[in-house]
Amino acid sequence: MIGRLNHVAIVVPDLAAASGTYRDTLGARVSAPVDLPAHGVTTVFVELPNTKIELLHPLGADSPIAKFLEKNPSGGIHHICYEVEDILAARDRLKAQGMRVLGDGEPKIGAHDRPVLFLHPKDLFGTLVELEQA
Ligand SMILES: CC[C@@H](C(=O)O)C(=O)SCCNC(=O)CCNC(=O)[C@H](O)C(C)(C)COP(=O)(O)OP(=O)(O)OC[C@H]1O[C@@H](n2cnc3c(N)ncnc32)[C@H](O)[C@@H]1OP(=O)(O)O
Ligand SMILES: [Co+2]
Repeated sequence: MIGRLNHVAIVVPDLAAASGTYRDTLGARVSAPVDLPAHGVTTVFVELPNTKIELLHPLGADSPIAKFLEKNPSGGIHHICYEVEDILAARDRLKAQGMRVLGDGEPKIGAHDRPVLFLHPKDLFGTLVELEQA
């Protein structure tokens, strides 16, 4: 059911500094920052030949990544994102197998203007997983 690895997300304490490190030190192609208030994050995407790195920083008072950054003040890997062909079919299949879909269970439009959902890290070996409809 899951397809390509769409991105690996890293929460960072300073988005400008992290963007600079990926661009200037690691020599990667780095996007401009984009605020996504519906998700409570600001994102920067690092384009790699085979996947992407999503640099994340909290946006607003209720950011879902605020606690993670408090616990990991230097930053850390936050989630991985797999592509699926049909996100509602994937959600229903996973829920039927007992997996917890986060939020209200309805997909939101993600950073690539496609529907996304999150699965509880305790159900996937300590890793928060995002599904994005391809
Ligand atoms: C830009 C849009 C989109 C895209 O298109 O790419 C994005 O990527 S948005 C990214 C941000 N959005 C989200 O993360 C939404 C889903 N997340 C959540 O609903 C919550 O963050 C959470 C996963 C339910 C965690 O809630 P929180 O309140 O922060 O923490 P808890 O203390 O309740 O955590 C419970 C338990 O889970 C462990 N945990 C928390 N976060 C992670 C994580 N990222 N990876 C692994 N484990 C995680 C946490 O440590 C707790 O464990 P215990 O201490 O053992 O209880
Ligand atoms: Co993501």
